Amino acid sequence: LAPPSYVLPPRAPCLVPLAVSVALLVYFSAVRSSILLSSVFVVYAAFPVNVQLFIHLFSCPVFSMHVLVVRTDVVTVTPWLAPIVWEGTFDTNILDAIYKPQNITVATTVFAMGKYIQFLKDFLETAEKYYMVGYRVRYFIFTDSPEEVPVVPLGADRSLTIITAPSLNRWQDISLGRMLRLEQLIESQLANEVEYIFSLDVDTKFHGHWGAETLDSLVAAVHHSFYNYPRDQFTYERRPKSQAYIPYGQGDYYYCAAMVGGQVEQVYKLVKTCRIQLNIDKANSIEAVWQEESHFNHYLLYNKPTKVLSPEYMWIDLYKQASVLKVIRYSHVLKKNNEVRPN
Ligand SMILES: CC(=O)N[C@H]1[C@@H](OP(=O)(O)OP(=O)(O)OC[C@H]2O[C@@H](n3ccc(=O)[nH]c3=O)[C@H](O)[C@@H]2O)O[C@H](CO)[C@H](O)[C@@H]1O
Ligand SMILES: [Mn+2]
Repeated sequence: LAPPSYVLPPRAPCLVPLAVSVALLVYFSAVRSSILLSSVFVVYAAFPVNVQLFIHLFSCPVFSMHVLVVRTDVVTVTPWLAPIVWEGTFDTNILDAIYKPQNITVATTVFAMGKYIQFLKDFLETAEKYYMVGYRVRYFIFTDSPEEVPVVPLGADRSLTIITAPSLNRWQDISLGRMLRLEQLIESQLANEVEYIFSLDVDTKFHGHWGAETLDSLVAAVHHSFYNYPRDQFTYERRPKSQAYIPYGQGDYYYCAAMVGGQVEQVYKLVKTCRIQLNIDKANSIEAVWQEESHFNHYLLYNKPTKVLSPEYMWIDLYKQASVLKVIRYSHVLKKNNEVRPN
């Protein structure tokens, strides 16, 4: 694979020589009234200008083929220099050439408690089509009804393990309880067996490529409802009594806890910290406004993600496709909360 050759974006044609030529042309023909001089100058001046324009106009497409500066409509890097992943900012062939030889395993945990088991079939079927295709994936399904786990044919090098766990009476406890379960799973078996881990919501489907461009030390996805809002409108926890407290005026992005991902040691640190903070809140009789998502956002404010996924990776079917999204890769399905949640 040929590496990119240029690190600068295409330059706009420079109009200064053209402007100087026109000014001299006007000077010789109008002010000096010398047709001969002005004619000679036109021939002389036209040459470098044309050459210059020729170079600029014809080199632009050539430059564009080599650099990936094709997104000027979105921000593609955080203020701490982590990439923000959008369509058009990466080359799958180059990334696969880097990651495939590393022979990595990506653990993928999904919770399907109570009635949420109904979402699992679509989740798995679409994941098999789009998610980390060509990589070794180990799904871990936490459920209270193992007999209802659908049989979905898996690709080569992909496996599925069912972990039976009791459901809880409140959806909030199920959702936040994922932090403890993840911590225990990493401690008991994943720490030395996998390189990367993603924990994903089950009420979702994949619609497009989700591959090696999402791999990094600590990865978080921008929430579909807040990617175009100023930070003071984020639904961070605003009560100082909670461990998840983020004061107004602070914060980077509002990240969605429907995806927690990265290298296994980093994810372990994150889930363990969030679990401890959730327990402190519980002891203090306070529950953060968006449970583990509030604690997740608090953690990421002080432990910056090394890669941020754009809302292409965290959409919701409720919204029509925004123009900045060239592709929707993963999206929440519409659900009637009162019909699927236990409370
Ligand atoms: C899109 C989005 O913003 N998602 C977040 C949001 O609401 P959501 O409406 O997406 O939360 P949710 O109801 O999908 O619950 C999160 C996840 O917990 C699991 N589950 C939940 C209930 C249940 O009865 N059975 C079950 O298995 C399941 O894997 C589900 O996907 O707020 C939650 C806060 O707690 C989480 O941060 C979600 O990630
Ligand atoms: Mn969800």
